[in-house]
Amino acid sequence: MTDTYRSGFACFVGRPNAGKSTLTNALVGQKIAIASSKPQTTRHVVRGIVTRDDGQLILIDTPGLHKPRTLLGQRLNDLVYETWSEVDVVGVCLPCDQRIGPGDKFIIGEIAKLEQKPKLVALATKTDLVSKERILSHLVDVAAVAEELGIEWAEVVPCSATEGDQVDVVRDTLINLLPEGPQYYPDGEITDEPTETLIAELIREAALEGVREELPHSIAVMIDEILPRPDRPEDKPLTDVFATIVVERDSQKGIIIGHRGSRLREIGTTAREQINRLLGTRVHLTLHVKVLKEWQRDAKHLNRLGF
Ligand SMILES: Nc1nc2c(ncn2[C@@H]2O[C@H](COP(=O)(O)OP(=O)(O)OP(=O)(O)O)[C@@H](O)[C@H]2O)c(=O)[nH]1
Repeated sequence: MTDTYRSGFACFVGRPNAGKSTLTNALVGQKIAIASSKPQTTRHVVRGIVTRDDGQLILIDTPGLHKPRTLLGQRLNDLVYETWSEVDVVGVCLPCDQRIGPGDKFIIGEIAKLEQKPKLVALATKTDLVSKERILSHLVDVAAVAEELGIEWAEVVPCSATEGDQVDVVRDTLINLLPEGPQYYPDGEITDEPTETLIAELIREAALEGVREELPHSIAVMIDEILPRPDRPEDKPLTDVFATIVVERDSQKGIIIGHRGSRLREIGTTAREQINRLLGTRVHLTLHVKVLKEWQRDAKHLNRLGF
């Protein structure tokens, strides 16, 4: 044990579905970032905070890079580059069950080009899905990529976030790479995202479930109101949440609502359970669906939706 206190910021990068959100959750020990089986659902900058006696790690969840076809795409990409230059460490998630491809190399190359470069850690994620031999050959590929791109991995850690395997090593590794610094956040702080944003993300996650072909980026959620229901017994509080699911087209509205409202009811049930857990009280959730044509291209709409 040394008395050095280390603190700073880290974020994870990697292709869609690489396991970034799941690893963030595993490190923090509580669901904060939104994990989903659909690619590219993480859009908001959500911070998870790990506080220990020897340091504090602040995890920032960034959206993935993609072709900037809309104003939203552009803003998201700017945010990504900005985040990369601001953090101390970037964990590059390279899932063991997939070969390292041009997409991975592109991301690593972009970080390597930054003037203000973070330290790079390679995280060979999802080790539980493959054999020991495959993990080894994957680690060889990971080392080869560094050579090819002229970068250096500060560390390489194989891990499985779902099995909790080596998650403690990832945590130690990241904290050890942070500079000496103060404890930025008080003990017990898990995220500084406002509750509203977390609730909106939970609803959005539920709305995306089962929508296979549609682009996830066509859905946004606005929280209209969160109100404690008056006249409730103290031991049985109830919170009313009113939210609007925003889509771009009438056809998408139909998909969200479903046959006689069946899908919207399902979304409501799933989201409500999650919000119950987040708020720790029973929740009554009222959802509306609204078409805002071309919201992704319109600066006024983007600002209102918090981008
Ligand atoms: N078997 C296994 N599955 C995992 C592991 N980590 C994540 N997954 C699964 O992989 C899928 C994607 O995980 P996410 O954490 O949402 O991935 P992400 O990189 O944040 O994805 P985007 O938000 O799309 O960029 C989910 O279905 C996870 O349950 C792991 O260690 N083992």
